Amino acid sequence: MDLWLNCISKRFPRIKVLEDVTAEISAGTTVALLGSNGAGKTTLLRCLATLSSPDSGDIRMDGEILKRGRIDLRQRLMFLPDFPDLFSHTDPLEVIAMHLKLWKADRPGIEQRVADLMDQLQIASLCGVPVHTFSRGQRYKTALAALATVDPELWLLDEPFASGMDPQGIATFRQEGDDAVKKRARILIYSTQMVDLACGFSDKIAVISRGRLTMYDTENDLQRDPRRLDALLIAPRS
Ligand SMILES: Nc1ncnc2c1ncn2[C@@H]1O[C@H](COP(=O)(O)OP(=O)(O)OP(=O)(O)O)[C@@H](O)[C@H]1O
Repeated sequence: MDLWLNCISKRFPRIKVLEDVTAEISAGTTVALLGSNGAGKTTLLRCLATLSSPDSGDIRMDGEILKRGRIDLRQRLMFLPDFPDLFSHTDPLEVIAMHLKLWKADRPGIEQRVADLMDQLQIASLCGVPVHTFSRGQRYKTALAALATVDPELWLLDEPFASGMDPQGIATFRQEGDDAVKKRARILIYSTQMVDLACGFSDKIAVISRGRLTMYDTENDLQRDPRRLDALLIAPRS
């Protein structure tokens, strides 16, 4: 899949959050999305997930405009918010099964894949336990297991490194994300505040500042840009 963001702008009543955001992202790319608090990272991820609509501009998947009504295109992506909203009385296996059904992603051998993921994430013991009793990290791991099982072409995650997951969960996220991008040519876009982590886990670093998005190919490009500190520290203008 190739993804195009064409001049996306989005404003809320008091603030212009995104301004002519333009980018092209190819299959097999991990993008770390950086920006200060309130810069617009979640807003951009929500636009990509079709949970929010840009005021102007469009997002295209392989040339086709991505919007809420295009269920076929939406089935090619999944968004993990920083606090995943899961049906409270379901258990992890039911959560995963529901996602597989909604995304039409059931396939031979999926049971073993689910079992392996639950082992790696150390949530197998939570089978039969309703998610409303889970800790934040357990809830996030359950949603991550659903994402990795469905394995959409576009993975979108809001603050996975601040999700409450323990080191084993973070390591699983990195391994699964890496495999998805490198072995199956997925696109992975995640937001983070942690510049060092972003530099160590990305092919491109995208920085949102004052509504504008700048893409850096490498950590060196980011470090060389004299605007970087400004970009990472300053929130959008009202
Ligand atoms: N539904 C909304 N209504 C009004 N303002 C909103 C809404 N959603 C977001 N905003 C504003 O848009 C700006 C960008 O918010 P967003 O959540 O995208 O930032 P962020 O970069 O993800 O921040 P953080 O790092 O703190 O999570 C903020 O000023 C926020 O208050």
